[in-house]
Amino acid sequence: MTNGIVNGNTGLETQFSSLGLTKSAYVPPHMRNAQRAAPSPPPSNGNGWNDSRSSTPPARGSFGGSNGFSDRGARGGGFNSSPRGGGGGWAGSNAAPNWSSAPSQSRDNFGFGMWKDGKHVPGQRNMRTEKELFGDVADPSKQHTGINFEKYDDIPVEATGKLVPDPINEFTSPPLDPVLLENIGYARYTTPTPVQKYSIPIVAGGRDLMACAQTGSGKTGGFLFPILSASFSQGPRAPPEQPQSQLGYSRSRKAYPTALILAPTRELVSQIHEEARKFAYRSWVRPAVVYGGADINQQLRLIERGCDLLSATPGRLVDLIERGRISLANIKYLVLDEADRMLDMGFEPQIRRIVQGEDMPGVQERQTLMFSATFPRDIQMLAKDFLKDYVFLSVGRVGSTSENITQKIEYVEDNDKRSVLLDILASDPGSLGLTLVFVETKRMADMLSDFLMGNNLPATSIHGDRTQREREMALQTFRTGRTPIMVATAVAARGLDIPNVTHVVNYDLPSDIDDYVHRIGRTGRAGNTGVSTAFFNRGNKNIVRELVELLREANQEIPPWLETVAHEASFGSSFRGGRGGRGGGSRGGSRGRDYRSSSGAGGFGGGGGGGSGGFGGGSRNASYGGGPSSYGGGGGGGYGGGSSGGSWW
Ligand SMILES: Nc1ncnc2c1ncn2[C@@H]1O[C@H](COP(=O)(O)OP(=O)(O)OP(=O)(O)O)[C@@H](O)[C@H]1O
Repeated sequence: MTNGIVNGNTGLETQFSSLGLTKSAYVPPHMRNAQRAAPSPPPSNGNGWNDSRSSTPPARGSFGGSNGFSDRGARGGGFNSSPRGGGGGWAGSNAAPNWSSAPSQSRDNFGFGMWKDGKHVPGQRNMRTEKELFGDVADPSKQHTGINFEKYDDIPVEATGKLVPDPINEFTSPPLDPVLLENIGYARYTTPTPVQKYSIPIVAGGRDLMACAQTGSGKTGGFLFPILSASFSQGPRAPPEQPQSQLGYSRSRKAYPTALILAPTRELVSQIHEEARKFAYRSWVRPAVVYGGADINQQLRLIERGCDLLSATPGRLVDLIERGRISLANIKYLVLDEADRMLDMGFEPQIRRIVQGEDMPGVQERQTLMFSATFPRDIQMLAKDFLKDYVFLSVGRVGSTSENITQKIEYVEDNDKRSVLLDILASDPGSLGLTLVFVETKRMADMLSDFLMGNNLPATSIHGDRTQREREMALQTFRTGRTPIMVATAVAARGLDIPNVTHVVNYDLPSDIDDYVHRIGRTGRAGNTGVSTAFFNRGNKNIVRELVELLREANQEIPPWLETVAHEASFGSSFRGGRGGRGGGSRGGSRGRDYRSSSGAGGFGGGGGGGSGGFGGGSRNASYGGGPSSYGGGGGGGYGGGSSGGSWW
């Protein structure tokens, strides 16, 4: 031991106290005036970093007033009111040559194409639809590329597997279908991102793909472009033949999508659907979406108008399959977005059922594509059940974070978190950016957003106990800046692409480093820069080593005290307490790449790894002083367990 650190808890406690971090001397901004007035000794500032901050958080903008922005019980609009063109190609007769998605004659075909006599007949342009889908050049509701967009090309790419096709360098036709190319132009994408450069020829070559690329680097286009391009030029598939006896009413109303995209949250499938609508514009392909919590009849009505490319959450999809309204018999492309999440313990049984237990063509008859920013080794091994001879693509190290995100780690005791958050929110009053605050429990999300609103800060919250309407309303008011602060559970951690999120705060750090990667990835997207701040204290020891590794990899500043804690944690424990016992060594090991090219290393799943109890036990339940702002204590809707997919969804 060269640095005098003592192993074990006592050593860590000692270390914390020697760093001056044990005792909280922080004075909340809303208490400072009172303290000043009182004849008590001036507060000492133990943490040292907050002295210069303003003592009174000014209300942002003109939203002040206690009830101006409360969204509780707000009534949102319908879940999907986008105008959709006619379709229903699947409902036609098998034998008819033009059975595919020809718009019904009563509707205009502006914006909607059709497949006729074996040819793609693109629809005419519709300026209103174009504006809705693609926005104006300066439209703040659309993500615009940032100053670092070109730097994506500097990230090393590794594509492993047999006979990997060469990447493309530009959006051109060929290989892309001309209609898709036009839509890419309307979206103002000028250059493909690395994941798109590789995925387009890989998928066009008929290969399966497991793709890992950093958050915000264009994975959605990575699967939509090759699928839509091939669909546009090849046309629809006729629904499978069925015995005459089964061709009743229900048969005629059954949807037979050819592409299925599965993703973990309702908001994410909605977003993927909106992207699909954008890039399917003027084509014969009718995108559709289904997810839980929304009116199933409305979704059914929309499906009836066309369902060639379906984005779905697993639960609602199973429901519709059981009702006989969707068949997977025609699936040509299966996509698992956020694939590691879709295959972890919470979702895996449902995915297995959908992919292997229904009528979906087998792995040889379809193409399967998996995308995520993180892909732990054990999940990669599980994934191979669903893939054939696939290409493994990694843009940068698997699970790494973008250098576009400046990551800050602050030591904050639980009792001080609220005040520090107020300080952070107050320190940038001129900012027009949005701030996303992550907490671990639904109850905390409510409590914290109430607290912020009580301090005249326009906040909303999103979590699994809110109704779908409330969730959509929260997202909507956040996106539009009406409530520029959103407190969220992990339900908002993955995939969401919200322009102008300039700051992500991990008020509670997650216990799994991959969750941290996804959360901070809500900022710094499409070449834009962003900031993330994490509140760290001794309850977060379990991720400290991986956190330090991650920061180092992304060339971020590492506070010396964090290195010390990480060093001690290496001696104090030899395992990683990740969610669901994933285990399998550190990020530096085989976890950061194609597991097939690292056989024998480490041995996943064995040994450590938290085990079945998830992180619910242990430190999380410890009391941190029990003050009014203290969290934990097992409160309602905690993460606990780990095996069920988590109540925070
Ligand atoms: N080629 C491109 N040119 C310009 N912008 C692009 C391009 N591809 C994607 N984008 C934009 O980049 C943003 C991020 O893309 P996307 O949501 O697909 O990221 P992602 O890699 O799936 O992220 P996450 O891991 O968080 O799911 C989107 O706003 C998208 O419109």
